Amino acid sequence: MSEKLPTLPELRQQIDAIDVQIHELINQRARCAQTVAEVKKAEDPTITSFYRPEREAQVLQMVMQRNQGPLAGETVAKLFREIMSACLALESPLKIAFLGPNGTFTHAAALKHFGHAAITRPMATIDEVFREVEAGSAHYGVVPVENSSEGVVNHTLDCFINSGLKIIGEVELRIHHNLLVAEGTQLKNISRVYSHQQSLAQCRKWLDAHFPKIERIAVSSNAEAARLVKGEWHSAAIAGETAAELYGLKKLHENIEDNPSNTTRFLIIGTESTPPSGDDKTSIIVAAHNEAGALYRILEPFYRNGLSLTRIETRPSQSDIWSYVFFIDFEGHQQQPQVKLVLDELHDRVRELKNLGSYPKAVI
Ligand SMILES: O=C(O)C(=O)C[C@]1(C(=O)O)C=C[C@@H](O)C=C1
Repeated sequence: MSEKLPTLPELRQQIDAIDVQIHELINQRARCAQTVAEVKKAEDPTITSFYRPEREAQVLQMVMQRNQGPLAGETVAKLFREIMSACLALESPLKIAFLGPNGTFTHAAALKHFGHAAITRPMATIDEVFREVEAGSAHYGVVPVENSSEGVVNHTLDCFINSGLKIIGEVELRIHHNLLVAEGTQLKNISRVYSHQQSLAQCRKWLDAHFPKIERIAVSSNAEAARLVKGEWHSAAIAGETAAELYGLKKLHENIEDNPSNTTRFLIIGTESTPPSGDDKTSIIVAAHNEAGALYRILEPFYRNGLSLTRIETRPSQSDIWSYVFFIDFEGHQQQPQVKLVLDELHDRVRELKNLGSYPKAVI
């Protein structure tokens, strides 16, 4: 005989009792964070940011490790992400500049990394994001750096060549596109679709198969596409979840991208160095000597000291014609002995070395 299931009112009573406990514990945690702020202020009366990227990464790593389900580790980590964001806002809210406008994937990346309690401000260009942080008008900035199908965002790399800012974190975002329309728009009336040209390209096969005849119009961003269709009953936009929410649009089709593993990586930029979290990366820029074997001499110390490279990019140096700089990301933190050793050796082997900082690997 099967066991009798509890009734719906009984289950809801259980849920109410559990919610009371969760609620009390969240506020207990928030009071703790308030005291943390007092301790930090006592240690440094001039403190402007209470954010601790390495500690947040550790909290999220612990959540993922101890999770037993039925909720997925990433789902629970996202809940803790928001709890920490709210706790930090009690200490002092963070101001975050990102490559706008509101509703872009960079906006989604900023919210994924800092949670919804952060104050996010859209900037018109990547340079402006750097300038806001350099001027102290924003605590941190968020900029795109590479996409799994489109490649590197050259402008972001070039900004690092001339800036004194550090990389303090990274975010990875699966890029999911949706076909969005305003409330009341009917499928049969759609005659045009707006999106950023990259997104139109990323959904080309899907559009060819489902809407071969509608006009495809490239605009400055997906968020701009979403804004436009808000007032047009014969148009659709291709954009992400954040833009759909922002402009109150209806999703006619979800996940219409041709490559479902399409991912963009974003960098968090700031002014301070980040202590080790236990699972970190370091990014450097090196200008090689113009001689045979120059790249080999740069890479050899990494191999000898067992440090894995996660990325290497070449960009024209902005000072000399026909000379190049390498952007190198590798595993490890600059406070680790092998990393220090490799950085010391590299100094003697290259024309210039700029350390962009060590930061926790993306956890969620
Ligand atoms: O541990 C700290 O330093 C805190 O300020 C607490 C806390 C948290 O809520 O866990 C909040 C903000 C920081 O960015 C890191 C962690």
